[in-house]
Amino acid sequence: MTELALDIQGLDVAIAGTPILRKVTLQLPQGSMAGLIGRNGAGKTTLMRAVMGLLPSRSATLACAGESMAQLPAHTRAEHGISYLPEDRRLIPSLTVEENILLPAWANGLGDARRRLAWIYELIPELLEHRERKALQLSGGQQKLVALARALMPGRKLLLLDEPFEGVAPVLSRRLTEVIAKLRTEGLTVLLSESDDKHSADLVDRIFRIERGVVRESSATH
Ligand SMILES: Nc1ncnc2c1ncn2[C@@H]1O[C@H](COP(=O)(O)OP(=O)(O)OP(=O)(O)O)[C@@H](O)[C@H]1O
Repeated sequence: MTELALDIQGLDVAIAGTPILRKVTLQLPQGSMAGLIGRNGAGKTTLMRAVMGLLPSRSATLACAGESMAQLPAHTRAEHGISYLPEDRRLIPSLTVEENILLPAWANGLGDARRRLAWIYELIPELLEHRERKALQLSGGQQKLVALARALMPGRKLLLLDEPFEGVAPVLSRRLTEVIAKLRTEGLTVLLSESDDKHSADLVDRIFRIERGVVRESSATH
């Protein structure tokens, strides 16, 4: 049996006493690409933040690549190859593109940052042209690519992409789709959220629908 890159069983999250996620079960085999589809407020961000340990949660199982994450503090999860691209880009505007990409490596003391950076530039060559520019000088879509590159620095196994296409112009959306599709051939497991299937339909091999904090798997897209 293929090892699960992500194994969530019976996950509950409540914020200020209000249940937001209810008994979520979601399993991703290694190398799969899945969509998490639901309207605004359905709980997509909350689910990703709970996996990253950024919110208190309760679960029967919360494991990545066979290792339980439930007790691990958020800042150590990156060391386990899990990474999260938040919906807002949160780049540091005064740092260069390259410095932004390297930031998680500095923060987590990743020893192979230069090798990883070379791999990222191979994957997204246009970033090499912009490497010395300040993040703030790029367009919103270009910044999204930088934020994805930054997530790829620690994201060796599992990437959680929160609405990566939101607010991105069509040309850059197509480019983003190409880059995300390539990640799969690199063996990464990806969960990406979207409010509908517009961009994810062509990318994913399984779809999870989320509605008012309840997740169910729907049939495969292809
Ligand atoms: N800090 C918070 N305090 C109170 N309620 C919250 C908080 N964070 C999220 N919620 C509520 O949890 C629910 C899920 O929010 P979440 O951000 O996960 O949804 P989403 O599917 O990612 O939608 P969006 O695309 O709008 O971000 C919403 O009803 C939201 O109001």
